[in-house]
Formats: sequence, C-alpha cells, structure tokens
Amino acid sequence: MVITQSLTTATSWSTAASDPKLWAMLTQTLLPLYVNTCRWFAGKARQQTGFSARTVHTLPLPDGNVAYLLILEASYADGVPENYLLPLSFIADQTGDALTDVPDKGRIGEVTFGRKSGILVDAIYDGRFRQALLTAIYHNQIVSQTDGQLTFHRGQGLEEGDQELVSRVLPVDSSNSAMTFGDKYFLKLYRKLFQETNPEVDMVAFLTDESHFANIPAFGGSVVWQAADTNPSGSPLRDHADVTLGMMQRMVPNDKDSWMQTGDYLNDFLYGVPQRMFAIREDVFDKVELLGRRTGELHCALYKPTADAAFAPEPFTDDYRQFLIKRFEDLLERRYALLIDNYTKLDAQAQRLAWVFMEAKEMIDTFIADFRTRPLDSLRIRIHGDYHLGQVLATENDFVIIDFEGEPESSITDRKIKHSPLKDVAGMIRSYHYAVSAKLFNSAETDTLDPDHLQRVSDRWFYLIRDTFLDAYLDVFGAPHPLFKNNTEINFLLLIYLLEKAVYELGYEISYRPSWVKIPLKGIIDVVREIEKIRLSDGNVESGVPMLQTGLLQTQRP
Ligand SMILES: Nc1ncnc2c1ncn2[C@@H]1O[C@H](COP(=O)(O)OP(=O)(O)O)[C@@H](O)[C@H]1O
Ligand SMILES: O=P(O)(O)O[C@H]1O[C@H](CO)[C@@H](O[C@H]2O[C@H](CO)[C@@H](O)[C@H](O)[C@H]2O)[C@H](O)[C@H]1O
Repeated sequence: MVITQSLTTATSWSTAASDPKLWAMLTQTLLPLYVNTCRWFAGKARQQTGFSARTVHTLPLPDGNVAYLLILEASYADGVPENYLLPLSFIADQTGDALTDVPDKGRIGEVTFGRKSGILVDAIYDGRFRQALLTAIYHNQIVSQTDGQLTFHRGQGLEEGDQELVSRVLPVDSSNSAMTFGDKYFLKLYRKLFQETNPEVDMVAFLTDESHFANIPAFGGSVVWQAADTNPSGSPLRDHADVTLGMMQRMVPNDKDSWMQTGDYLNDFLYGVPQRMFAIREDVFDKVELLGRRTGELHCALYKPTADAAFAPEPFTDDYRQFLIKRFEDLLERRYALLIDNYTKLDAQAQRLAWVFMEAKEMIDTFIADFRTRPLDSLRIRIHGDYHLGQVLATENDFVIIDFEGEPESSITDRKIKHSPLKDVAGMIRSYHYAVSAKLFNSAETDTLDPDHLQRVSDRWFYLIRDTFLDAYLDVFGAPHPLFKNNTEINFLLLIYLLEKAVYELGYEISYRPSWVKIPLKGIIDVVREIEKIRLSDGNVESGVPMLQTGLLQTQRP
C-alpha cells in the first residue's frame, strides 16, 4: 500500500459527520489526492481549484459503527462545479482482517480518529457498508440526515428472504462502481451526481413495474438522497428534491456482451476472407434477428399511450425539432473544430475521409434544416439513448439490455427527452458497422488484402446484418404503427439519427481511440451519400460531394 499522507484528529469517527473542520481538512489533503487516482473521477484532466464537502450523510453499519456518504464538490477554473459520491468507512487497526478485502485502489489514507488509528477507505470495499445498503433497500428504510433524508426503495426484483447475502465489488473500472450480492443482485453506485433522478432508475422501474419487460434485469431498488427543500447556499444539488445515488437490479449470468459475441462471429467470418469465401453462419443471422426483435419489444414496452407525462408518447413538435436541430448544429460545430485541431494527427486515410466530411458541410446543413419543416406524423417516446452492442448482455439463448443512463455527453434533462425509437436503432446499426470495420481492417488475416476488395466485403457483411436487424425490428410492430408513420418517415429519421450518432462518435474516437476515427467518418460519409441520392432523385441537383474513394478504411496500404 502506498499511502502518502496521514492525518490525526481529536474527533472520533462516529461523530465525524458534525465536525466541519475535519471535512475541510480532509477535502484539502487526503481526498483530492485519492479521487485523482479514481477512474470514475471525470475532472482529472481539468484545472481543479478546490474540493469541499457539500454534505455528509450517515449510514449505520450492522456492527454499530457508521459509514458516511460524502457528497464531494469539485470546482474548476472553467465551468460549473461537479458533485461526486464518495462513501467512506474507517477500518480501525484492531478490526482484525477486514482490511485484507480492501485493494490498494480503495485505500485513502492513514487516519487517527480520537485515540483510534486505522485506514480510511472507500466504503464500497467494506463488506459492512455493502450489507448496510442491502438491508436498507430490503426494508425500504428512510434514514434522516441533517440535509434531508436517504430513501431506500425496494423494487419487485428483490426477493423475499434476500436480506443478507455475501457481497463483492465488481472489478469493472468505469464511470460508476458496481457490486454484487450473492451473485444474484447487481448494485450500481453512481459517482458523478446530478440534481435529479437518474434516467436509468426511471427507465428500469417503468420497464419492470409498468411494462413487465423481461429482457432487462429486473429492478431491485434504488438509493436516493431527498434533499431538504430549503436552498440556503444556492447549491445546485439542493434545488431539486431527488438525487439518485444508486440502483439495484437482478444480476444476469453472462460471459460476454454482444460486442464480444459479434467479435467471435466475425473471427469465424474472417478466416474465409483471404480464400475469397463469403460465409456467415445461419445462427449469426438468428442472433441478429433475435436482437432486432428484442429491440422492437423494448420500444413496444416503452410505448404506452396511457402512461403519465414522463413516458406518454409525443408528436414531433416544433420545440423538439428546434431542440434537435440546435443540438445537432452545436455538435457539428464542435466536431468540425475538433477535427481541424486534430487533423495533422490523423493518418492519410482518415484525412481523406475528413475532407469529404468537410466538403459535405453545406449538404448536411440543408438536410438538417429540412427537419424543421418536413411533415412528420411518427411519434416520440423515451428510449435507451446510448444503445450499442456493448449495452446488451448475451445470455445462453437470449439478450438482456443494460445501462439506461443515456448518452454520457448530454445533461440529465436532455437524456429524458423523447425521441423516435429509430435513434436506438441507428445506435445499433452503427455498432454493427463498428464491429465489422474494427475487425476487418485491424486483423493480421486481412493485412495484405486489396483494400478495395476488403471494403466491399465489409460493406456486404454490414448491409446484410443491418437489413436483417432492421427487418426483424420492424416486424415486431406490424404496419401501421403510431411510432412509424410510413417508410419515407422511417428512412428520413433513420438517416438523421445515423448521422447524428456517427458525428457524436467522431468526438469519442478523436478523444479516446484516434486510430478508429475512420470508422465514424466512413459512417458519416455513407449517410451523406444516401442524402445525396435523395436530393438527386428529388430534383435536378448537382452532386456537391466528391466521389467517395474506396479502400478508405484500410489502415495499412500494401
Ligand atoms: N445486471 C447485470 N448483471 C450482470 N452484469 C452486469 C449487470 N449490469 C451491468 N453489468 C456489468 O457491469 C458492466 C458495467 O455496467 P453498466 O451499466 O454499463 O455501467 P456503467 O454505467 O458504469 O458503464 C457491464 O458492462 C456489465 O459487464
Ligand atoms: O461507455 P458507454 O457504453 O456509455 O458508451 C461510450 O463508449 C462506447 C465505447 O465503448 C462508445 O461506443 C462506440 O464504440 C463501440 C465499440 O467499442 C461501438 O459498438 C459503438 O457503436 C460506438 O458508438 C459510445 O459511443 C460512448 O458513448
């Protein structure tokens, strides 16, 4: 264990919540050092100007001790402060072997509280804290705090008798923390907090309790901080009543998600490619069809004309069109700027694709503007919002859809806006495009192949899989269905959402996986080609976009 700092205070751990000086000390010493080592802390690369304890909630532990749920505010030189959940537990030296379960990444520092010395840890690594969460959810407990209350809610998925289970922290390093109970329940603690109910809780509760949708893990419960109604400090977290801190679901037995499963199928496919053999196994089509159907069933479960305002279907109002256009235009502006800033870092193929994208700007602008006035009679509903192959767990014979938090770049309010479900469909179609492109253009088996040929093979696989998915999806609804007025609207909306998703992905790849930037760029250009076809068939408009060169996705040219 590498502990760089230690701290001594006369205050005992059990009374620490009410000692503001102690929290001031902790937030200036141990805690900033610690959170900057955590994957979930999104402010690492920003210029931090300070940390403070927004509020400290107390949770009694089964052995009579306490843990604290600290809401830590991080301030920056630019932009508004962020709030993070940091649960804290103190493991005194004489507590026996409790510390052996705490990995280095969960140890915050050596502290002496009163006359007891020990280690301050992230409480998720303390079994007593995990058990306290389970007990509180099981019993629908309300625990009063100086600033409101912690409300634990039990969902239908948490079975009678399951109030005491062996728990562990899942080793997934992501933006939240996950733990399991008896390998039967999965509890996600949200780290970055928002001033309202996390959309994931709304969605999962609705799908389980209202629609009884079977292909998500059943809702086991939630942990919510209901802040006191007063707003003395003007803190944004106190303006709203509910802040979601965690959500429990049934644990899904799975060894992989659909991204990995599709990767396995593509490995089989890949072996035939150098032999000029195009072979997709029948069971691959069966799986894609099944995922199409499950996606359709998800949207049917979310389409409830009798639901309350949060879930009731809505038409394509002027407000929505305005919102989408503005969001799209802002996104495009940011992406063009990012692309220009990073242009010289791109390889030659990505640079060629980037040029085509930039030259298509006017056509894209016109296409988006058309959305303002085009008659649209299809409906909008709440959707998944960040739907891709990695969000679907593959069980032995089926699929289970997870992670309903919505698009990471959007605010919580925007994540609750209703869209055509074709936005999710576009997300999955883009994901299949990613899967085949990443595999075919980054594998030793295809390294020496002619890039034009490889591009044609990749396109062929993608179009077959895309159409299989889409047909199975639309079959679920039958025709006509209020969500989809007609084929013309379906095509138009799919193109809009495909373009938006690919433009979004461009930013993600520039920031995290620069060698994959070509994948969304190719996706953008494919949509631009479709738009161009529509324009050309609508009237005698000359094509303004240079012919797309083939082989643009090849990473190593022979
Ligand atoms: N109900 C579940 N059962 C089993 N594993 C799950 C469940 N939910 C999530 N996981 C696993 O945990 C990982 C992270 O979950 P996710 O909801 O995507 O969290 P995050 O919002 O942190 O990305 C998933 O990729 C999956 O492997
Ligand atoms: O972390 P999240 O799952 O919320 O989503 C983010 O990361 C995803 C990458 O893991 C990213 O998805 C993109 O890459 C996927 C392959 O790794 C591909 O299947 C998706 O189609 C593509 O969008 C996602 O966009 C981002 O929000």
